[in-house]
Amino acid sequence: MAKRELVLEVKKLTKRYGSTTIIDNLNLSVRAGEAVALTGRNGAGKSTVLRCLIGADRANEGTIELDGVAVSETDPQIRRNLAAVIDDLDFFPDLSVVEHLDLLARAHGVADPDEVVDAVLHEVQLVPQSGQLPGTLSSGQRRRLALATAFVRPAKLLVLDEPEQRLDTEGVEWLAQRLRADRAAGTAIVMATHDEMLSRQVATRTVELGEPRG
Ligand SMILES: Nc1ncnc2c1ncn2[C@@H]1O[C@H](COP(=O)(O)OP(=O)(O)OP(=O)(O)O)[C@@H](O)[C@H]1O
Repeated sequence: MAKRELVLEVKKLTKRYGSTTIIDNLNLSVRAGEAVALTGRNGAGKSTVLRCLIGADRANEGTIELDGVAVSETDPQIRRNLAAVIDDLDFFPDLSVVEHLDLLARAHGVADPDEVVDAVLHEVQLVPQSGQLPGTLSSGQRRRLALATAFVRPAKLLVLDEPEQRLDTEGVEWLAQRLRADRAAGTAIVMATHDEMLSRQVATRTVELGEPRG
């Protein structure tokens, strides 16, 4: 069988803070339909890698390409292909739950935004909260909204930082199912996680990051 399309290619990624080397020469290739779980202790550098992958942080050395294009936060092609959930603080305070999702679906050219938004709202179980502002959501509901922003639009690569955070047990089970379905549909996934069940159920590969040196 032909190999699936290469979505993400990281070559010799090195990241230092001062004299401490957090990431040393990391190589990572992720094809369509593959999911990589980044694991390792607190401070091992998982979020640092993810921030570099989405262009929010700059590596000291190495290259990162998404679909053959160097990653940059401002490149429209990169933003079209990449959906990321790094934290759940990035909401407009005066837009409701449904307005956030609607805006994103339309901005990304989803053909039937009303239908897609409705389906995602049901999936993340935020239908009763759809008219609420982000500031009035519980912390788990805010996490669900953050995840919904990534699921309401198409993406070749999903980058998730500890997506299981603050979800209840049933929420983590739903998340595993959803990510498996996205993977089966050809999405490439890179996620940092401390949840063994989630990596076991979703990841096709695990990359354990080691101790920072310096
Ligand atoms: N802006 C910064 N300046 C200096 N050091 C930093 C900076 N950002 C991160 N670090 C350090 O880099 C290391 C890696 O941090 P990172 O957040 O990537 O770890 P992590 O593996 O995601 O950890 P956790 O499991 O706790 O989320 C830590 O020691 C952290 O203190």
